[in-house]
Amino acid sequence: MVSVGVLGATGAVGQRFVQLLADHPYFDLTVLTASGRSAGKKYRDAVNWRLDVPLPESAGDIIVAETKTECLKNADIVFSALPADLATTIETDCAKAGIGVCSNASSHRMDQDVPLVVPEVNADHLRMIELQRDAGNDGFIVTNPNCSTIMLTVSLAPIRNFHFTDLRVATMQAISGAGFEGIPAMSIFDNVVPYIGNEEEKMERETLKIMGTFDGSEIVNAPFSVSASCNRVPVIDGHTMAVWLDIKEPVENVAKAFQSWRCPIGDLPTLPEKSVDFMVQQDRPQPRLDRMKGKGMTVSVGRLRPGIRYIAMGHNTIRGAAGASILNAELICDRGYI
Ligand SMILES: NC(=O)C1=CN([C@@H]2O[C@H](COP(=O)(O)OP(=O)(O)OC[C@H]3O[C@@H](n4cnc5c(N)ncnc54)[C@H](OP(=O)(O)O)[C@@H]3O)[C@@H](O)[C@H]2O)C=CC1
Ligand SMILES: N[C@@H](CC(=O)OP(=O)(O)O)C(=O)O
Repeated sequence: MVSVGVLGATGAVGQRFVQLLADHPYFDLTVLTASGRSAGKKYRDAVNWRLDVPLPESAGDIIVAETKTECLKNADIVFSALPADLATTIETDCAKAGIGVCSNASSHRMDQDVPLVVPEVNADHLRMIELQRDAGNDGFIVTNPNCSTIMLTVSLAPIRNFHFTDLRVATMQAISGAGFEGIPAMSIFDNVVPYIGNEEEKMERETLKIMGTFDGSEIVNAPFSVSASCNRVPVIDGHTMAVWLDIKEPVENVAKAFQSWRCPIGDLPTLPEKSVDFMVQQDRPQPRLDRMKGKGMTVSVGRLRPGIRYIAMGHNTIRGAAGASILNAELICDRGYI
């Protein structure tokens, strides 16, 4: 078993990590960290557990540690669910100390030697770990993208071989994406907020890196433009998005590509049977009905129309956050980097 820890284990994403790592076939959860407010307490006493599944018993007994490399000596891999400003230094320190970091935070996503990985799309970018090792790190940092970028890029995997130059996307993002204390009920109830700080910029730049090519020394960005418009809507979990692509092929060919696509990587515990579920019902996907497909790891695609236009939707704190990092870590083990 690989010994793992979670940094920021008491937060919205941290709790998802703890839930998904209980009884994991590869990973043994041994360390949980948070702020000085929580350190020294048993996890069950430190955390305000807000998931609709019980807190795993074994995790409840772990004493929360401070978020310092000295406290992580026994971990082979740490999953980072820290606020981005804190993650920058601690993740670098961990990599230097020989620990593998699978990060959900945005701090290092665009670093030149850090892979930004969605296994179904760019598993080969994991080779960038070798650049970090050449630079003297015994450990590494591997990041997963922003939650909306993940849904978008997974939905593009089956149709990426069609020619297009212009991608436009408008999101309808769940409130859990802003964290537990993120957005007051008075702001979001009976409302739509057409602004999420930095989200549009992240979707635009991260998509080009993920869909780009790693030539052995650097990423060459994908050759299309991305224009995003991001909105917060009163949904608890599940980011939905409308996508427009200037694909000139008949819509029937695009539908066939969605239907016949098979994920190019082998079996991994968190990889769902279907990474993309192509739906033909005229009013799907919907977050309440479709977000838990594939244990929260499936991206549902539907309403395919000429243009090309479609809707994509997936669970933002599972597929879009903790589940994505864990899937990356499984791939890292599978490819022999641990
Ligand atoms: N929510 C989501 O859907 C997504 C979030 N992310 C990213 O994941 C990260 C975590 O987000 P989220 O879970 O929503 O955040 P939360 O605010 O819910 O959780 C923050 C965590 O960091 C800990 N923390 C806060 N201050 C410190 C400190 N000074 N030292 C050490 N630990 C500290 C908190 O511990 P304590 O309880 O002790 O304060 C808590 O465990 C962010 O980078 C976010 O951008 C990414 C994708 C989706
Ligand atoms: N901004 C996302 C959540 C998030 O924290 O994204 P990032 O990992 O890029 O910081 C949302 O609001 O839904």
